[in-house]
Parts: sequence; C-alpha cells; structure tokens
Amino acid sequence: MPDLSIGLMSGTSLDGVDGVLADFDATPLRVLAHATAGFDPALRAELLALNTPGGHDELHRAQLAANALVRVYAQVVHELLRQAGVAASQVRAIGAHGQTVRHRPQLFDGTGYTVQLNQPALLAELTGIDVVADFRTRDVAAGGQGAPLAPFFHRGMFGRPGRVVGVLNIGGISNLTVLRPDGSQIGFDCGPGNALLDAWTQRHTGRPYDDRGAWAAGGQVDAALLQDLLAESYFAAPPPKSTGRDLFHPDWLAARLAPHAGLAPQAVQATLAELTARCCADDVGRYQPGLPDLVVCGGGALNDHLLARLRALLPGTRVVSSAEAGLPPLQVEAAAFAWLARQCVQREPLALESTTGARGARVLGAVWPA
Ligand SMILES: Nc1ncnc2c1ncn2[C@@H]1O[C@H](COP(=O)(O)OP(=O)(O)OP(=O)(O)O)[C@@H](O)[C@H]1O
Ligand SMILES: CC(=O)N[C@H]1[C@@H]2OC[C@@H](O2)[C@@H](O)[C@@H]1O[C@H](C)C(=O)O
Repeated sequence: MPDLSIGLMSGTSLDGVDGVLADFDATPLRVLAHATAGFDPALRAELLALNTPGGHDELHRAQLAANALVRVYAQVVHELLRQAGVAASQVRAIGAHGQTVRHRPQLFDGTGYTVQLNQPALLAELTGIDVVADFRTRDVAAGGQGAPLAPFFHRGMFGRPGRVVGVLNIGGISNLTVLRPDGSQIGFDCGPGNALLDAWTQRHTGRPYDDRGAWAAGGQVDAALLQDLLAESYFAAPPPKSTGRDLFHPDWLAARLAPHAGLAPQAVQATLAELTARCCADDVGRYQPGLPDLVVCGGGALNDHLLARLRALLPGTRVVSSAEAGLPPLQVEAAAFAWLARQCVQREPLALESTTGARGARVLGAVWPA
C-alpha cells in the first residue's frame, strides 16, 4: 500500500524550489518524481532583500512574497503529480519548508525566533492536499536552534548498522550530521556553503554559480585572507549551533576583504571555496576524527572542486556524493521535508536534544488540512 508524501524545499541559496514525491512504504523510501522550479528574478531579488533588515514596509512585502513563493510550490506539486501519474487524493501530506528570511534562534532573553515565509493555507487551497509547515518554531520554543532538521532523516536514509557515517549538506549554508552506531547523532551548521561563492560569482562573472567550481579551481588561495575568514568566532563555537545569511552575507565578506584590497577576483573565489571546504573538514576533525565515510549532498555535491578539496583535507575519509548512497544531492532536503511532514501527521516526536539542543523530544510542524 503506497504511503505518499511530497517535500518542498526552498533553501538559503535562493535558487528556487526542489520537490520530491516519495513513497515511504519502501525502505528507506522510493522517489517517484523530482521536480524543480527556479524563482523569477524579481521574486529572487525580493526574497534576498527581505533577508536584510531595514527595508520599507517589510510586513506587507513579506506576505506578498510568501504568496508568490507558494504559487511556485503549487506548480512544483502539480508537476510531481503529473510525472508520477498520482492523484492529489492519494498523497498524505505536503511538507513545505518555506523561505528562511531571518534566523535568530537565541536572543538575549533566551528565546529567539526563526522566520520561514510561507502561506500553507493558500498551498492547501491550490493543491487539495494537507500541508505541513512551520517545522522549526516548536524546536526554538523548546530552547533549540530550530536547525538543522534534516539529520533526523539522514539516519534512516544514510545510516549503516554498526558504522559511523557523516552526512554533509552543502547548500547556501553547510551542515554536518554524524550518525553514530549507538543510535545517537550530532548535527549542526558548519558555516557558509555556496552562499558567498554564489554572490561573488554573480558579481564578477554574471553567472548564478561557479559551475563545477571551475573558476575557483583556476585561482590561487590567499593564505592571509583565508586566515582572516577562519577567525570568525562562529567556527570555533561548540554545537548545538546554526547560522544563516544573517551572519554569512556579502557585508561579512566585504569587511574581511577590506585589508586585502588588491586580490584578483578569482583568488578570492578560490579562497572562498577553501573556506567552505575547511570549515566543513575542520568540523569533521573536531567532532569525528577518523570518520570513515562522508556522504555529500546539496548543490555543493555538484561542485567538483569542493569535493576534491574535501578529499584532500580528509585523506582517511571516503567522500562520496549522496547519489552513490541512494539519493541524488538535490533531492535529499526535499525528501527530508516529505519525511518530516509524515512524522508530523503521525504525531511522531523527534529526539531533538543532541542535534538542535531543544529540551526534549517534540512533534515538529503544524497541519493545514486540505
Ligand atoms: N553544477 C554545479 N556546480 C557548482 N555548484 C552548483 C552546481 N549546481 C548547483 N550548485 C550550487 O548549489 C546551490 C544550490 O544548492 P541547494 O539547492 O542544495 O541549496 P539550498 O537548498 O538552497 O540551501 P540550504 O541547504 O542552505 O537551505 C547553487 O546555488 C550552487 O551554488
Ligand atoms: C534556518 C534554516 O533555514 N536553516 C537551513 C539552512 O540551510 C542549510 C542549513 O542552514 C540548515 O541548518 C537548514 O536547512 C536544512 C534543510 C536543515 O534544517 O537540515
């Protein structure tokens, strides 16, 4: 008997939406369809602008952007149903992540907030399927970081009995999961993934990203700049921790680039790629030295240069794309939100403590019935 859910992820790289329709009757799951939709430039620019405090009439603009986002979500849902030849009534739930525009999980009074723009009511209207959304706020309310949440899915998807397995997602931000044989895990954000690389590439080449990392690979890493970038206190802070564009935005880079003004753009790109590889590899060394297997997912898994640098920095670790472990890199997070939606409708609590730092197990998400 099929057990179908849809996951929709629009992440911090702001490149658009990844959706999967998955059957959880299979173990660990079977992807029946994968569809993507890019944001049109105006929506992307508006979402990017809403990431930065201080714009005019942000509340109004945020609601309009959420409506526009959800119309893209609905297109992706209809494309998934079409590809798989499945009716809306056969799908148990859609897990719709929303678009993170602020992430401040811990403020001075102990309880912060995280904001994912979304309009689940409209998505339920447009699709006729139960929508699960707002996955992160309960975790923050329980004292957690609200992120990362994919590690709970990583265990079922990539865990291997009796083995330690690392899973590294390189999206706009990078996050590492370590699955341990005793059933415990840690998971936290390492730092920048592609966000700074994309912004630099866009600015100097006009392209949205550095395809396969070829531009970075042809540049010379600047050791002094790398040292200044790695001095960011986030990197040395212990988990649980999470971050976002709130910290790693182009102004963060501009401030650190100022003393290195003469550097060629390609050298900066090479150094930013090294920063991404180093912050992830350093975290493996800190929290799971000698890790035997590292599964890499997210768009960064398509960056050959980043993968080569990770392999060089982690000589004892077998570094593979998640495609080799059963799920292509751009499907992993969307599949995670399909799974998280299913956990929510089944009222299954997640043991959050060792990953997000929340006080205990909680059911994450809220349901907007069809
Ligand atoms: N062929 C490629 N070569 C190099 N980089 C690529 C390639 N394809 C995708 N990417 C990178 O992957 C990014 C998209 O990754 P992904 O969709 O995993 O991010 P996200 O889900 O938005 O982010 P997050 O995981 O932080 O929420 C692009 O912005 C780009 O930097
Ligand atoms: C607040 C937020 O949206 N965080 C994202 C972001 O993108 C990558 C990293 O930072 C991770 O912590 C998280 O997404 C994934 C899907 C997660 O929750 O596991």
